[in-house]
Amino acid sequence: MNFSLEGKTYVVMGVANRRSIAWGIAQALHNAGARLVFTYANERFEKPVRELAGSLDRDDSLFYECDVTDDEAIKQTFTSIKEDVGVIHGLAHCIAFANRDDLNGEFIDTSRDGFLLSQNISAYSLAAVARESKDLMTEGGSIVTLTYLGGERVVQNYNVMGVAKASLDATMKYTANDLGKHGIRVNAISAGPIRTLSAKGVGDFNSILQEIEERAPLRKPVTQEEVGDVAYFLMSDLSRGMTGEILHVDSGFNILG
Ligand SMILES: CCCCCCc1ccc(Oc2ccc(Oc3cccc(O)n3)cc2)c(O)c1
Repeated sequence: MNFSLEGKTYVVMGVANRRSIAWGIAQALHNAGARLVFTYANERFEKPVRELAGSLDRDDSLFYECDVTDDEAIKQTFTSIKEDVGVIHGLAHCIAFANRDDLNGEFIDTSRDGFLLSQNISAYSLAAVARESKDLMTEGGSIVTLTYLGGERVVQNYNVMGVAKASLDATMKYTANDLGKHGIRVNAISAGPIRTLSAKGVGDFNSILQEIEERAPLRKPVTQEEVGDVAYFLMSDLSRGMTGEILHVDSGFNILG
């Protein structure tokens, strides 16, 4: 069995800049031989994504805007990808958002709108994207999403995003159950804290990063490349026996009390 991704195409949703975990995933899939299709939330991200993809030594990447709060936009995006590419072999969903005000202080002060916005973008979007992309995975497929420990247990300041990630984790499992019969696997990577554009929005991020370096079994922070390598595993046939799983790529931090 060959674990190269040569001749395979993957959609990577959510590259914002070179620090994005999504970019670490894109690089790992590229290095394994994959062709990449990128989607980005709005035109603000088009230039950086095209520039990053331009640094890869191939010229067949494709780019589509996709606002995951708009079902018609998601439908249109995957209709276009189907027209341009035909078959895809997997998808990395690296999308989440919550209002900054809801990422520190008291969780119970979260507004109803803020709560629903984070659920909409960070959890429901996985189900919507899976629904609209499944028909392109005619040779089977693998969907990977990004979650965080704060959805499994309380992590100070993570607040509304923790509730959204709990919802994402269950969304991943129910989606895995629906798509297994179509040969499509759905898993999550629970990444340790990594200094990304998104991480800037979470209160007291630095103290969590310090705690990882001091207490995590591997005593070191996690990198985008390490997450990318596990995404490659989940996209490849090496993980063909797995679906509905959450793999922690966090230097072992999650095993601590
Ligand atoms: C206190 C917890 C520290 C570790 C947090 C690790 C982490 C870092 C970034 C994560 O991804 C997001 C994505 C969007 C997000 O919402 C944002 C980000 C920036 C600005 C803003 O207005 N909202 C917050 C975190 C994430 O889910 C988890």
